[in-house]
Amino acid sequence: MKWTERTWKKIDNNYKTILEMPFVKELANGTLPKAKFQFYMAQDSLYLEHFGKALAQIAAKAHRVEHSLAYIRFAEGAIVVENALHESYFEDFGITEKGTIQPACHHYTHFLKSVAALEPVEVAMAATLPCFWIYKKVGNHIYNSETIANNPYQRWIDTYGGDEFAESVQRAKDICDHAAAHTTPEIRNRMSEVFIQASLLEYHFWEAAYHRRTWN
Ligand SMILES: Cc1ncc(CO)c(N)n1
Repeated sequence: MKWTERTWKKIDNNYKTILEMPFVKELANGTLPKAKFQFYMAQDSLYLEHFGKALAQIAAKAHRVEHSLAYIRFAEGAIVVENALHESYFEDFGITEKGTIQPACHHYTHFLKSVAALEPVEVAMAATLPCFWIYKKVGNHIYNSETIANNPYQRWIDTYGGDEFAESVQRAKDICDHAAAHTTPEIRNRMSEVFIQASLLEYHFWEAAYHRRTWN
């Protein structure tokens, strides 16, 4: 069994919990209060900047040139493409500035950056995989279950439920499987550990947005 398949089983419960979160349910049915979405968008925009840098660090450290190229593209995708969605939402929802980074976002981004800086590249690839994979699964879930017209959050749903993002996610999964197959059991175990940690941080990112949690 592939590393990705084996490791997903360890986070499947957490993923199912994410699907039941009020943030996700209300995003899907369009009832999510605007203030919660504004908080999420501003924090997520900050998240994507740091995520892009972690991806660029992985690109620099990858053992194979085609993997470097893939992570260079992921980094560009996070900073340019995904952030374009945020900028359009900034305009539509009257968000004037990103503000300061709040605890859940700070925790998650600094986790990703420290893993990318200090640990083997295979581990860093695994730590960034839930960002791709959970968003894809949540995006697909909403996209397929959705029935309401004129959802104010439709562009978010289309971005993560769409085919372009699906290609990146598949590529990231394939690279992680390749990395897991070509490394030591110790590093492979550490890959699973950070994958699980990142999936928990995905949960906390939405939880913090729903409650608009700040430092004080
Ligand atoms: C917190 C978070 N995780 C993953 C993604 C998808 O890249 C995102 N935009 N934000």
